[in-house]
Amino acid sequence: MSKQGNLSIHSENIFPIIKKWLYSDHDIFTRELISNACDAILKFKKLCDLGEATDTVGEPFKVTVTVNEKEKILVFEDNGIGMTEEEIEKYINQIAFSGAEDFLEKYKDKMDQDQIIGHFGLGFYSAFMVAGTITIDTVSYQTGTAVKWTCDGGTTYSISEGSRETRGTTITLHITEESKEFLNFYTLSQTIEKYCSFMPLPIYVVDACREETAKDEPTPEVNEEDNEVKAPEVVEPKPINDTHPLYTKQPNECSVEEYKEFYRKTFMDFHEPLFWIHLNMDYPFRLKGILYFPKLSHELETIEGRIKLYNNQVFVAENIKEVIPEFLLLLKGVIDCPDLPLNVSRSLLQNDGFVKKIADYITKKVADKLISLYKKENEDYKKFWDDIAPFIKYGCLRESKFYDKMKDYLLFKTTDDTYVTLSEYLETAKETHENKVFYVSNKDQQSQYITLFKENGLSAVYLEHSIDNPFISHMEMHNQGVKFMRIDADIAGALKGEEADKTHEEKLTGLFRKVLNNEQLKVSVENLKSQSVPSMILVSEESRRMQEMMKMYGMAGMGMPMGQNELTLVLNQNHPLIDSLAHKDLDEETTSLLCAHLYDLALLANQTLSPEAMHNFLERSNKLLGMIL
Ligand SMILES: Nc1ncnc2c1ncn2[C@@H]1O[C@H](COP(=O)(O)OP(=O)(O)OP(=O)(O)O)[C@@H](O)[C@H]1O
Repeated sequence: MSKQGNLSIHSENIFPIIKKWLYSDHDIFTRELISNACDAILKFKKLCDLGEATDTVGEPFKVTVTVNEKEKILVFEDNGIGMTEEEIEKYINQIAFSGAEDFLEKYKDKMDQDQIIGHFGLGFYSAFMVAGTITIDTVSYQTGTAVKWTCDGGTTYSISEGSRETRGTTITLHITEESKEFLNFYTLSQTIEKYCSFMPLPIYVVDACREETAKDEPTPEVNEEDNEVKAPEVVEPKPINDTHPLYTKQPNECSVEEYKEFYRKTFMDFHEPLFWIHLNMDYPFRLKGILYFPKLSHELETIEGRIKLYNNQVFVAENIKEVIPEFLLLLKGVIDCPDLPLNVSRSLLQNDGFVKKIADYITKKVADKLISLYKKENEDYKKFWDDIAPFIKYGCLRESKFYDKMKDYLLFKTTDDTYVTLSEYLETAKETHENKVFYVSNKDQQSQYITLFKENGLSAVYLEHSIDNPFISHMEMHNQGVKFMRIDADIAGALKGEEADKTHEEKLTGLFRKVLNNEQLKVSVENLKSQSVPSMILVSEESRRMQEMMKMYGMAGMGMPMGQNELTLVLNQNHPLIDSLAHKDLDEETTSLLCAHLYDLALLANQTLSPEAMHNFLERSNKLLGMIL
């Protein structure tokens, strides 16, 4: 037996689902009603262009939202195409039947499909999330007579004669008690700004109660002296939105000031952005937008990016990870992509390969811009580097494609205050410390080592940000043979003179081990060029990194604590104190004082002393001072 039939839906069951669950955010009803109003106007304009309708009203096209807190109503008004009774029956009474789709189908060869926002035929019903009763009072361009539709949120409606006089539609929402927040003028304005700030037609938000109060105010008095009536200042109402946002223009039509102004207005950020990227493509998908690099603060945690996503000037959502690669979320910007595969609620995307392509495109564009800046405006690139470095490094860690493009344009700030690429650094280091990059992780703590480096014509690079730890490992992984060493981890060739004379190393090791009561102490005699440093501490790079990693993962204390064994005491055979220790037979007290003090001084230049060590150090220092006299 075979049979065919139509599935049917019981509106009393499906209606509550649409009202409650279709849209995640209740405030979305503003976007839905305003986009319907814009659609209605755009459709009418199209018909006028095609000669199928005439604008007999002649007033500027606009959408007005009026809030009346006293009467608990919101009114959405447009002077668009309007609806006939049949159209109400068709598009409003039939849930999920879109007049927008119908219109597009009819005029598919004559208009750009993206001009119309509606798609699914459900948006209007989102208004029942906040309203009990809704009325539509509408005059179609075709009939000129008003039709009124009323529904209290149940599954029945009534249609009667309306009272609207001119073409267009007035939709009145009687706001429920739970949603009364939308009756607040500021909340409403903010919501509309959020969703509609770039919609293509002017939108006005009016506070009916305030207008009324203004009307009731006494008429201005005559100023006796000059016999003049002071007219009240007339404030021209301004639309809440920008119908031609900057990103819709061609990049060569936009001035620097306009970019900055757009940034200020859109993100309410009064710090100047460093620079920006104007995205503009038509193929293989359409995408426009501007991405701004904000001036970053130094800790990654405090960077708060915002990328707003639009679909044909209608706000979709913020910081959508599928479209915008995660590392780019540190930027601020707007992206408008009419080809986004949106689902009904529009805040979610139907995740498919296409979305990934958009993300790849954006990543590529950002890298291209940075590279062009490096090549064409190298001085600026260097100037911005400190600010953009955390963002770029984060991008390199997260996206291998981004790293591949950027790898030759990553800069390192040196202790000579210059900015160099890795290959430039390695080139200069060839003679003295081939394939080793010395870095400073804390300028203050490692200042002694920096001085030593400078005295010997060497330079190290600053890698002080929290992102630098993983970044260093990443760089080592991708640059075979290159080793990053903290400035106190090893002695660079240029610090050393000729081969050290190790004949006294054993004696000196013995002396220090005995005085410090540490049989494991590692001592190395070196021939340092500098004569001002008798002793210094080197910290094993591997153990230190291991230690830091454990700390990061909250495992400190589980492994061996960073003991004295990870340290090597370097003694400079060129220094008279070390020379005396090696060659003379000093008495026990002098030897003990010297060894303990040289060790503490070396430690002090590297790290802070423990309270006990500090106490001993101070006591000994005072004793030594006393010996001068
Ligand atoms: N202000 C209006 N003026 C004229 N027609 C309207 C207006 N509001 C709604 N309509 C008609 O009602 C239809 C249904 O609207 P609804 O918002 O439910 O869906 P949609 O806009 O077509 O699609 P979507 O669910 O994607 O928003 C519209 O397509 C349009 O034909």
